[in-house]
Amino acid sequence: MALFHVARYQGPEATGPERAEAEAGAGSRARALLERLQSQARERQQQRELEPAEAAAQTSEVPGRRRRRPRRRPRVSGRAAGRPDTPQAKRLRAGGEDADADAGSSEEAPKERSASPEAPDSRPPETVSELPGPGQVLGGLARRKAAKVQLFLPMWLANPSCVKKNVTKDLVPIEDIPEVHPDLQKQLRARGISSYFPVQAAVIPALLENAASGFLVGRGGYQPSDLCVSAPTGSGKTLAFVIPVVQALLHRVVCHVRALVMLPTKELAQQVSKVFNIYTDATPLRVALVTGQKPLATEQESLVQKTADGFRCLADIVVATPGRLVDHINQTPGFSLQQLRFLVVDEADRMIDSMHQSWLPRVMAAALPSKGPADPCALLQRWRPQAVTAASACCPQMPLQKLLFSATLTQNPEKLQQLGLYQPRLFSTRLAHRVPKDEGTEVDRDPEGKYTFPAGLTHHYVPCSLSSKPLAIMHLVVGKNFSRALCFTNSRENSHRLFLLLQAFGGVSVAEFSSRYGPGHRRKVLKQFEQGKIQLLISTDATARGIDVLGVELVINYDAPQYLRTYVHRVGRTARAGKTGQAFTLLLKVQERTFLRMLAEGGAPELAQHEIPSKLLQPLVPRYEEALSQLERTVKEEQKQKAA
Ligand SMILES: Nc1ncnc2c1ncn2[C@@H]1O[C@H](COP(=O)(O)OP(=O)(O)OP(=O)(O)O)[C@@H](O)[C@H]1O
Repeated sequence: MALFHVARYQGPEATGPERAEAEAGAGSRARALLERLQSQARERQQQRELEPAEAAAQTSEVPGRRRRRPRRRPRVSGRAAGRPDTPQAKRLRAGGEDADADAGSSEEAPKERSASPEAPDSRPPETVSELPGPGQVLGGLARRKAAKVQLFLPMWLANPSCVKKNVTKDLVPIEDIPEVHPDLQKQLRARGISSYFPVQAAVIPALLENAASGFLVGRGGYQPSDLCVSAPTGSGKTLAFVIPVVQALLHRVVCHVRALVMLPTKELAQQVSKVFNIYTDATPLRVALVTGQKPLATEQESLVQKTADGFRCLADIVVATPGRLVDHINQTPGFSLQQLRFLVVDEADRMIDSMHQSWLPRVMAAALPSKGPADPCALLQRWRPQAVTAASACCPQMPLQKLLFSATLTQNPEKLQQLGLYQPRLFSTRLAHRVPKDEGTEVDRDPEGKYTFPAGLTHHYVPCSLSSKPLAIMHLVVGKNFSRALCFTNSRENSHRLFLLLQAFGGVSVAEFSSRYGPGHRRKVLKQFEQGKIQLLISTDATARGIDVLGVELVINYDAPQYLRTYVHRVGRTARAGKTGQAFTLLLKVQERTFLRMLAEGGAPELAQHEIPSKLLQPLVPRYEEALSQLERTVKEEQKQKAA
């Protein structure tokens, strides 16, 4: 008998009377199943008894067929034993193989049973798996493919607005989106931008439409939808939110914090605030950077000013990292988010991971009034998103719209739910297309895998052993003629040692970027890398996300990344904005299979194998050994200094 009965989830959970009914039904179904099994066992017994006669009939009819050995045990036919004939037994006697075929088509007597006369008596009835029922029975011998659990996504995730992904072909000229303010168009042209990238062409008009009536309610008086944007690395997501946010706030009269942009790292926040500064330069709008790079008091001075009758806000747009923002919410007198119109969450998947810092509830609490009685004198009341009613629509409101951006935006509704999105809308370069399923229904399938990669990026992997890894990287670094390369390791210790080794090896200007160093030093290193003074930057994943350095031609994963998302962001530091680039990953033999499968499932183009023959590595060995002993000396020295 089968040991377990697995009831698979079939749809929304039954509750209340439905559930009671289902439970009552389950009892009667179990009884019916038992009766059916018993009757099948009886029938099989009878069939076995009939088989010798049937076999004899068949061997005499079919020439050339091997005679079956007669059964040792003499059997008495059902009729002779005084038992009534079953319909199956009658058919078997009458028609031999035809009878089997018929039996196969019958739910009560499937093929497997009649085709295995030698089965021992204790064999479980395979027919169980054929029985209709809500579940699947384990323990039957018949091998059948387990039904694949289908992923059911909310409609907004399953049906995204499609964004084209080719940033070299699918460009939209600036003049084709006349909604963008002429001053901003002028700024774009001044920066050498004559066309919008596809993600910008899709998102900018959508956001401007929401903000058409200033920063009050959206079109038609409704609260605008929150937006999620998933587009490859280097596809221009930053301008996709900078332009509409600046334009929406252009005609503000009083300065209040109306846009808050959240980023996971200081460097990234600094980069985004620079872009805001460019496009707000010729406007009265002010941008404040709140990351902890400067003392709290200095940042406070850039946010609020004490006046005779209270506080004056000094920033319209705040670009922040979570920890420091919470510090200001708690400690900066007069810092208010009550007029917040846009909450931009860049690198949204990473920011969701940092939700344990509870920055979002703090922001929402600061932005929306608490439950107490509303201030009757306030010009604009704001409520948490709710159903639209005549009462809720009669007062003008300033909506708080959330905008999420990432190259690896999660599709996990549970994770996204933490953000409390309001009627969200997804813009994505990944097409969910519909393919027919067996039963004639349709299901959503992503033909390309989880993520999209920049078109100009070529992926390679270098098979190597643990001992040949340093030589392999030296060969890549010395042998390739590049102006800027980024090399990633999985820890800051690895970064440091590799940096010391390559520095001792020589031949390339190298630097290190990790949390080993303070923000000031890191900023300096990044600047030198941008300026081309550093050729090779050895880094932890601190630079893997969002960092936009022009002219990075090569990304090397000295340590293979553990997660697909990490790979996407690391290699995305090259081949940005339609340029080309190369990514090399050094792989140990044991890592190859898992890593390549992970990438294939993630939608990466096939990785080209880049074998480095040992004869090319051999000449590097003497220099490498020298560098190794130099590294040892430096490490000892550092340990001594640390201990002192
Ligand atoms: N329309 C455009 N025309 C030309 N260059 C552009 C355009 N839009 C953006 N860029 C440039 O493309 C580069 C990448 O843009 P951006 O940093 O916004 O990419 P991203 O999509 O945010 O990437 P990531 O996911 O890695 O953060 C930047 O150097 C930016 O100046």
